[in-house]
Amino acid sequence: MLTADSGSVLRLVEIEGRGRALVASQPLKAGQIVLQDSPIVVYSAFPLVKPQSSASYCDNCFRILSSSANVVPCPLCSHHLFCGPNCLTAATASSHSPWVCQALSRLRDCPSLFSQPLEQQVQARFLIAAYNLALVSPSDFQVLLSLQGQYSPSDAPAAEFLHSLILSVCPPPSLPISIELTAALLAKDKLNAFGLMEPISLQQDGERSVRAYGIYPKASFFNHDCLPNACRFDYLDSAPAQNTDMIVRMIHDVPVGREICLSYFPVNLNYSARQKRLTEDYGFTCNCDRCKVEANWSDNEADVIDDNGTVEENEDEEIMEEDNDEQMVASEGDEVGEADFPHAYFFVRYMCNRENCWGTLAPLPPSNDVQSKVLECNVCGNHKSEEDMC
Ligand SMILES: C[S@@+](CC[C@H](N)C(=O)[O-])C[C@H]1O[C@@H](n2cnc3c(N)ncnc32)[C@H](O)[C@@H]1O
Repeated sequence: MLTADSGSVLRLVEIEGRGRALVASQPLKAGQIVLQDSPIVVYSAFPLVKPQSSASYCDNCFRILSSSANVVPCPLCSHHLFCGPNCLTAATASSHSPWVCQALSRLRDCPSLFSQPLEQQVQARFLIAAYNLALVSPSDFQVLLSLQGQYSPSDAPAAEFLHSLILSVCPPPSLPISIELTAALLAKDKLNAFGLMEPISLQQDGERSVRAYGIYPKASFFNHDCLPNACRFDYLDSAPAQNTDMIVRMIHDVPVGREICLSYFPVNLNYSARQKRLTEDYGFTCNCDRCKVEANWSDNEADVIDDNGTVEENEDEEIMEEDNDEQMVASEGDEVGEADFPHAYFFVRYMCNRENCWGTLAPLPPSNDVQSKVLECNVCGNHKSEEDMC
């Protein structure tokens, strides 16, 4: 896999009202890899007791465990599975240390945890992974602490519950932990964890589900834009090595000095759903070019952008006012004014048209400085050639 010297193509800057941000330190080309980042923590997104029906993944590299895999169980708990002896050895020295193994086993026996929302079981996994990081890699733990995310009173009940549970059931050896530290870690996780998705073939009912979360120290500096100029890829099941690395590629060309942004969620969400998520989960109001336009749309229009770039009406809501009708047919170019929907082109060109995918397309990396005419979806992996889009 191609790598990029991120130091030379991206620069970390501070932008008022946005915090730290990554900007292009040179003109960037569509498809160019601008970052390859390895996670400092990866943890399972599954409940502590996995439903029988769910797929199995290696508990170290999170590749799917196919029936032909040489699966090795953890010799201590036999609950955690690894795709081979190398992953078992690597995990025993880091992510599945004897303390992690014991802590997760004890948490699995805690009825009080299972009466909590599922999300708290996953947060418990994160905390065990984070405290383990402090034990096995103190420098990476300091990096985790340096990421954005502060204690918020609304998260206090979960932090208090999980903190006292871990202290009583499985305190980390020789690591003094405080409620403030636990709360701060949960805040870092909330703002910075990237979901690593299940293969699209395993998705049921069109729901995209996450198999693991990873915290990527450099990628955590990307701010959000509802019309991103870059998107992230992972090759969990196909990369021969470093399969949990994140690759960030440019969607289109940008000039030097331009901020490089990802979208923190699928780009088809409507204005109010996006603002709700950004306010509740990330603590800011988005003021990007797309939001500036959509803020003026009436509440009952444009619930979702379909995979042709058409803005679909929510049938449960009132019929739209007639004079807004043209905004509903964004993909039918001549009926839409530039000023109404200047980003229609983005959806037609860069949104995956596979049903229920909602992934974003970016060109494959350029070869010999020539831009690829093939675009790849960052969710389903489908390839689409430019000719298909005409
Ligand atoms: C993953 S961090 C991104 C890096 C962060 N700016 C920093 O200083 O570390 C997410 C946080 O960045 C800020 N942020 C991201 N996108 C933003 C935007 N479009 N406008 C304002 N703040 C944004 C918010 O505080 C958000 O919670």
